[in-house]
Amino acid sequence: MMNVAVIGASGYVGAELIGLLCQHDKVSISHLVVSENSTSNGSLFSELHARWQGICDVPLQSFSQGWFESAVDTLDAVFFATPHEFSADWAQAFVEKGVKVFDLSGGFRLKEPADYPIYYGFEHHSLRALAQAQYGLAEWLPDNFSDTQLVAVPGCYPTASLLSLKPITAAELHQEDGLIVVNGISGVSGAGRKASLATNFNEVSLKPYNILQHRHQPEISQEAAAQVIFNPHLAPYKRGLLTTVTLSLKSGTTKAMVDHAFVNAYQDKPLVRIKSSWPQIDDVAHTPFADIHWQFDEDKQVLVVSTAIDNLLKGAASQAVQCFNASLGLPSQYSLLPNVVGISA
Ligand SMILES: NC(=O)C1=CN([C@@H]2O[C@H](COP(=O)(O)OP(=O)(O)OC[C@H]3O[C@@H](n4cnc5c(N)ncnc54)[C@H](OP(=O)(O)O)[C@@H]3O)[C@@H](O)[C@H]2O)C=CC1
Ligand SMILES: CC(=O)N[C@@H](CCC(=O)OP(=O)(O)O)C(=O)O
Repeated sequence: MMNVAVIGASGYVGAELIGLLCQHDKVSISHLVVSENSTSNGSLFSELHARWQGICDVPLQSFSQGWFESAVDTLDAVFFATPHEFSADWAQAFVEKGVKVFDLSGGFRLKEPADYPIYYGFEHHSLRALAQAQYGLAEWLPDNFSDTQLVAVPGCYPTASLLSLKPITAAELHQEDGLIVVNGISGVSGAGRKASLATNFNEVSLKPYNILQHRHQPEISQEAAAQVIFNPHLAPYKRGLLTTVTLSLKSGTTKAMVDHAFVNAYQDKPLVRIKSSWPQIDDVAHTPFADIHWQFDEDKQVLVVSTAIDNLLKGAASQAVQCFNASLGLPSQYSLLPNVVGISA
């Protein structure tokens, strides 16, 4: 049994994660933590997130140096569902005490420290931890993943974008220096629980934002090993995210080569579903699945790939559980899927 804490328990991602950890039989949740001055301190988790009443009626504690000192020796793993800078400041302290860290923020996703002031607005001071952080795109983990002490769980848009792109870039089918355009659309839960005018329901209309400067552009480029242009869009619905990637492939690439790249990548990955038609958000919202479909124009050598996910699950919480499972040597989908029913002959 792993004793775990979740920091950021009052937020949207933290709530989904706690819901999933409650149904994981290798996990004992020992602390649910909010910010030092949180108005939620002392409330029951289920008072804030009523879906979990009767499932997780645990009181929330506030984070402090004192809490860290009293709790750290009792923990095997800690999940950060907190602002990026908080994770960047605190993850290293847990790692140095031998606690595995799963960071769902962007605090450790970019490898280059100089990118943090540019894309995140702060200087990174945990350089030892940053150097050892392992990116956790669950279907593309390296063989030595279980050795890592600090997992940078990918961003929501990068998860969908990279699931589309990596089969192609890993097989080196893309045209080098060709334009790769990623269009993404997210529901409003992508912006978190805290109220703001920009995410007020009456204000949200489908529109692009942060064009050419979104922090996910360097993350997608880094992990795809190819420069992309990323165009995020905010849309007036709650949950789910869809990316559509357009790129040119090397001349001579055939449809069979493209199909093989995707099937080879995902045929043994139960949480990525290869679809026979374009994916849609309603099929993945509230699930840990990524649905993917592509079309290749052999004459023009142009490929379009679309992936739909739930931003709070495959884009955050359920992918963190996949990484946790992998770090324990469990199947990626452990505790995330009900019994799978097939048609027997
Ligand atoms: N929303 C999404 O779709 C996705 C979000 N993420 C990332 O996950 C993280 C959480 O996002 P989300 O749940 O949406 O955000 P929310 O705003 O909904 O929740 C943020 C949580 O962090 C806590 N918190 C805020 N400041 C501090 C602090 N200084 N110290 C400790 N805890 C703090 C809040 O506690 P309180 O307010 O009670 O003080 C709250 O529990 C972010 O890094 C985000 O980028 C990743 C992928 C997808
Ligand atoms: C709709 C919306 O605002 N989405 C957020 C992305 C989701 C998120 O919280 O970011 P990470 O995945 O990097 O953690 C944004 O564009 O900043």
